[in-house]
This record gives sequence, structure tokens and C-alpha cells, in this order.
Amino acid sequence: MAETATIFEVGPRDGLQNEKAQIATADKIALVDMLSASGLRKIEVTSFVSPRWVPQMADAAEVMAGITRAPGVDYAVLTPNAKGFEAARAARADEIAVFASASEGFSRKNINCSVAESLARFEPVMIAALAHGIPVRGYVSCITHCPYDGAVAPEAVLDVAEKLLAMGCYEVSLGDTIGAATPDTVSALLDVLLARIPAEKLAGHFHDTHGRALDNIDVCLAAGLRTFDAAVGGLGGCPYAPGAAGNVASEAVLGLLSERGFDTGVDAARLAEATRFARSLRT
Ligand SMILES: CC(=O)SCCNC(=O)CCNC(=O)[C@H](O)C(C)(C)COP(=O)(O)OP(=O)(O)OC[C@H]1O[C@@H](n2cnc3c(N)ncnc32)[C@H](O)[C@@H]1OP(=O)(O)O
Ligand SMILES: CC(=O)CC(=O)O
Repeated sequence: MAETATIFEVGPRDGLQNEKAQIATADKIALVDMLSASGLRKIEVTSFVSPRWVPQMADAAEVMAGITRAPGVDYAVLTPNAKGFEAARAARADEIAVFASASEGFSRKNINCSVAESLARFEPVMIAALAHGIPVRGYVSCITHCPYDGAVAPEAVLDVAEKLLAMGCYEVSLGDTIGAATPDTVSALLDVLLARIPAEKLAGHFHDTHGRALDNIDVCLAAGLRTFDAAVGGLGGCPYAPGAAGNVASEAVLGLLSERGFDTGVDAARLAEATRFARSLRT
């Protein structure tokens, strides 16, 4: 029997958050429903962040209320603080994600605080989420490069990842926020991380700015990681990371994982329908 791997679909959130023109709430809902029908088991739907900071996600509650929940699918949302968590809980998110950075420059630009302050802010979110039985995923952005501070040391990533796991995150997703990672830098990072963290606690989150995302995923696969974030149609970018291009496309990750013999449970034809629709939403 084939070994399983997970595609964590982030298109409706990471993919759409950077679109300049406001995308209709109904279209966002339709996209999530198409993704649900494709067999994906993890879908990051939206983020409960400040609408001043990310106007595209201002309709988070409406999107969550409008989607048709498929059995067996976890619908995830980003929550940067307690206010975001309360909104996520009200919206019946199946899981939430807190997001930190390995670099100070990006942390300040993205969430207006230092890395240490962000972790302190996540503490009450974690406590509340775990008390309500809501699993929490952690992100570490800028795993090899920061658009403001330059190269990032693997030890800085390890420090934040270990703190997120110690707080209670079930998994940490390693964000190559501006798509600057290469197989060599990913390999060097994993050498440091895997000496302290089991591979099943880590996920890869690659942007494809320089066309290296699939090569980087291959390195992660060889190291034992089995969960990869991706955005349908290669949508994506981050409003606070100049140079961040789209996330690696879900359909490309599906192709790679299938080629490598992994079972993802995703129906390629259904995903292709969602891909066409996602591309039509690009502004
Ligand atoms: C790599 C990636 O893709 S990461 C994801 C993309 N980036 C993002 O989503 C950026 C998210 N960042 C943010 O939302 C903001 O930086 C914050 C909320 C974390 C911090 O911003 P600050 O301005 O420092 O927040 P602060 O706590 O001072 O509150 C300011 C205002 O925002 C509101 N606010 C704070 N948090 C939230 C929230 N989660 N949801 C909605 N509104 C919020 C406050 O109520 C307050 O509103 P008011 O001025 O009307 O009173
Ligand atoms: C939160 C994210 O979206 C991760 C990243 O790209 O750094």
C-alpha cells in the first residue's frame, strides 16, 4: 500500500490575501467548496486578522459561514491574537494557526511586534484553543531569507519552531515566505531542525518565486516530511513580503507526490476544476 502524504491547501487564504481587487465572498466560498470536493483533507479558508492590514480577508466570518463543510475535511484559519481566536471560534474553525517569523524585520512588518512579543501574544490563544479542543498549527516564516533582514540562520528557525511546539502546536509549517530557499539551504536547515524535532511535526510551505519549490519539497520528502502547503493554481503572495510570489501550485505538488508514489487522496480531475476557477479569480 502506498505511503500517504498530505497537501495542506492554503489557496483561499495565502493565495488570495494578496489580490489587489476585492474578490467576491461568493467566489471565495465557491472555491473552498470545489477544493472540498477534490478530496483535500486540510483547507486553510481565511484569516481573522486586522481588516486594515489585510483588506482581502475582511469577509472571513462570511466565508466561514457560507462554505459547505465536507465530512473529514478540517477547515483552518489564521489567528494572530486573542481577538482573532475569538472570531475563529465563533466561526467554528476546525483548527487555527498562529504565525511567527524567524526574523525580526518580517515580524515587525507583518504583525507589528517583535518575535518574542508575538510568541507571548500566542500564549493565551494557545491556552484558549486547547481548552476548547481546537488544534493549533504554528508557522515560522522566513526560514532561510527575510525580505528585510537578509539570510536567516537555521538556529533562529529552530528556536521559534521549538517554542511553538512547546506551547502546544501540533505541527510547525516552515514558511519560505519569499521563495528564496534552495535545496542546499533547505537541507542545511533540516539538518539542524531534525536533530531536535521529529519530521512528523514539520510541514513544508514553499513559495515558487524562483521555481525551486518542487526541488525543495523533494529534499523535505527525503528527510521524512510528509505534509506540504500549496495553493490551487499557484495563487499567492504576502502583502508584507515584497518579492513573495505565488505558493507552489497544489496541482504541481499532487503531480510530484503521485510520481514519488505517495497517496494524497486528492482527485486530480476535481482539483483541475478548482485550478481553472482559482485562475479566473486572479486580478
Ligand atoms: C507570510 C504570511 O502570509 S503571514 C499572513 C499575512 N499577513 C497578515 O495577515 C498580517 C496580519 N497582521 C495583523 O492583522 C496586524 O498586524 C495585527 C492585528 C497582528 C497587529 O496589528 P496592530 O495594529 O498592532 O493591532 P492592535 O492590537 O494595536 O489593534 C489595532 C486595531 O486592529 C484591530 N484588531 C486587532 N487584531 C484584530 C483581529 N485579529 N481581527 C480584527 N481586528 C483586529 C483592533 O481591534 C484595533 O482596532 P481599532 O483601531 O478599531 O480599535
Ligand atoms: C503564514 C505563511 O503564509 C507562511 C509563510 O509564507 O511564511
